[in-house]
Amino acid sequence: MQSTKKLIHVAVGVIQRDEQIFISKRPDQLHQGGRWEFPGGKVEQGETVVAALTRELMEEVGLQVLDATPLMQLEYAYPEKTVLLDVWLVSQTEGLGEGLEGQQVAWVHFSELSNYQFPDANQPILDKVLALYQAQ
Ligand SMILES: Nc1nc2c([nH]c(=O)n2[C@H]2C[C@H](O)[C@@H](COP(=O)(O)OP(=O)(O)OP(=O)(O)O)O2)c(=O)[nH]1
Ligand SMILES: [Mg+2]
Repeated sequence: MQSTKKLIHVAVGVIQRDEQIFISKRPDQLHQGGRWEFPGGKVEQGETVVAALTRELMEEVGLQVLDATPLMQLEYAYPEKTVLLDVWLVSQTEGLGEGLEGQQVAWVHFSELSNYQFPDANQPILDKVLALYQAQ
């Protein structure tokens, strides 16, 4: 049967500083609440993905995006919604990185990422990030 659910386009930033990656914890009441995530959010109508990424990272964690390159796109069907994660590698930012919405945040060494629980959709992103560092 063809799905009639709409696809939610999400801009996601894998924010790196050398070997550290910035992650934040989704507030409990949100979809996938309590899981760690790469900061980001929904692309609004008429907005480019980079504009959405830049806006979300400033709003959520106070980081200004200075350089971002596309990393991967993946679609994932949760029972309640299907998301298109548009994932960018953000290799230059300005700011400390703080939980401006009251969420927990952390700079984590790439080798420690597997100790954090992410949404189920994120596994290919985690694999890709590890592969990037292992290739260096
Ligand atoms: N930001 C982010 N969202 C993710 C990740 N993995 C994953 O499945 N998602 C899902 C959870 C949500 O259903 C959706 C992102 O929505 P969101 O709640 O961050 O959207 P938003 O920041 O625009 O929030 P709002 O304005 O709707 O409150 O993508 C991830 O690593 N980062
Ligand atoms: Mg968000």
